[in-house]
Amino acid sequence: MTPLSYPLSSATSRELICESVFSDVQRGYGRVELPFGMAYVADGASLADKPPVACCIGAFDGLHLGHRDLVGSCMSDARSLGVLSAAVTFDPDPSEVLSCPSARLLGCADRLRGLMSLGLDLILVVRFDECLAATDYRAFLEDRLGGVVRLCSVHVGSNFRFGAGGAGDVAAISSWGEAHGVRCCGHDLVCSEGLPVSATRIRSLVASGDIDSARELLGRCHFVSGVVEHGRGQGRAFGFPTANLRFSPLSCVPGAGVYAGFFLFGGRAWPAAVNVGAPPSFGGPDPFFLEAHLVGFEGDIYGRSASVVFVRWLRPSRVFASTEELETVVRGNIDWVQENLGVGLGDSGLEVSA
Ligand SMILES: Cc1cc2nc3c(=O)[nH]c(=O)nc-3n(C[C@H](O)[C@H](O)[C@H](O)COP(=O)(O)O)c2cc1C
Ligand SMILES: Nc1ncnc2c1ncn2[C@@H]1O[C@H](COP(=O)(O)OP(=O)(O)OP(=O)(O)O)[C@@H](O)[C@H]1O
Repeated sequence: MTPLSYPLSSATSRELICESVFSDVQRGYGRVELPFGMAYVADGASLADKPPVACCIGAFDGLHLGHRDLVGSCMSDARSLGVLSAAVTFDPDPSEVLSCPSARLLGCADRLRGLMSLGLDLILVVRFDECLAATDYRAFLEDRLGGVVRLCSVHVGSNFRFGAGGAGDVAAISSWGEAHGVRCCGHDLVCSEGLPVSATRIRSLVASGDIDSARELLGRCHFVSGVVEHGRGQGRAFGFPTANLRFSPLSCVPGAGVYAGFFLFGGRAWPAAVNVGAPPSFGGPDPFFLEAHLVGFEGDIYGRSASVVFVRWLRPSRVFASTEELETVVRGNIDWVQENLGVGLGDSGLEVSA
């Protein structure tokens, strides 16, 4: 088991948790229905009279370092122009309509919350369907976005393309912008180890269990949200009851193995020893299985919405020769979590603003 160079203090734990699950949203947002989706309008901003905006566009799955850099550039441009900052995103994620649905780093609600935590004035969530997929990028910019805001600048990554046939790339948007008084900025991609940071790359790191590398590219720990459901009930007899999390089949769940992390529900976080994948001692592989022992928690949380934040990979799952061996090894994992992630959290978990 790789040692952590630190046991975490409660301040560090709070930071890891807050930045991962975006619990530091500073502004309130009102919801406004649009003909093509939904707008989330921050306190102090308004959609009345088609406000001038600087906007960035993308699916933003994961809100990784590249996405955040792009949003940051858009927000500073908005500030210097004295206009509102806006992110334009899509629900469902375009890949769910255009190609085979694949795992998502963030569900739509978490992605929205993440965008809110960055402090944007407007978040426009565009309903993505076959009709939108067939819409020309100029019609999208002029009729859909142009129907609710006045575009001053459009910020995208240099690799971005959208609209029917993917025709709306940086060159195409720029020449459309020149004719319409809209500045198009195609930003260099944020890279790590010589390769662009991308949601695709991070999904593959998570799937292989490399949550340390995923964390570097995300700028936060990866987490998975779901609802607590009943398991076989055997864990209690072993001395470590577990909360089983049911999550969307589209969630990007780390590869099978044992992890250290935090378990969040009802505005509190507990250090947790987490097992992903059906326990091999009790059945075949099942990628859609995630259970966590919450260190220091006792109680019934069936049916509660919860999130698991992944901090450290501990070991591969394995078959145990006996119940005693299983208990000893898992107890060792739980002790590690308590010593390394449980510092200063007291016995009622860490309060985290919802
Ligand atoms: C931190 C942790 C690590 C675990 N590691 C393994 C493992 O390596 N192999 C295994 O077969 N089961 C493993 N288990 C699963 C236990 O066998 C499982 O929790 C137990 O069977 C209870 O399941 P139940 O809650 O569905 O009753 C682990 C459980 C936890 C909480
Ligand atoms: N590394 C990056 N640096 C800067 N901008 C980026 C980076 N990656 C993506 N973007 C931009 O962020 C916006 C959202 O991109 P998108 O949702 O396609 O992200 P992605 O990480 O490339 O996703 P995927 O890997 O699923 O294709 C786009 O304008 C895109 O060009």
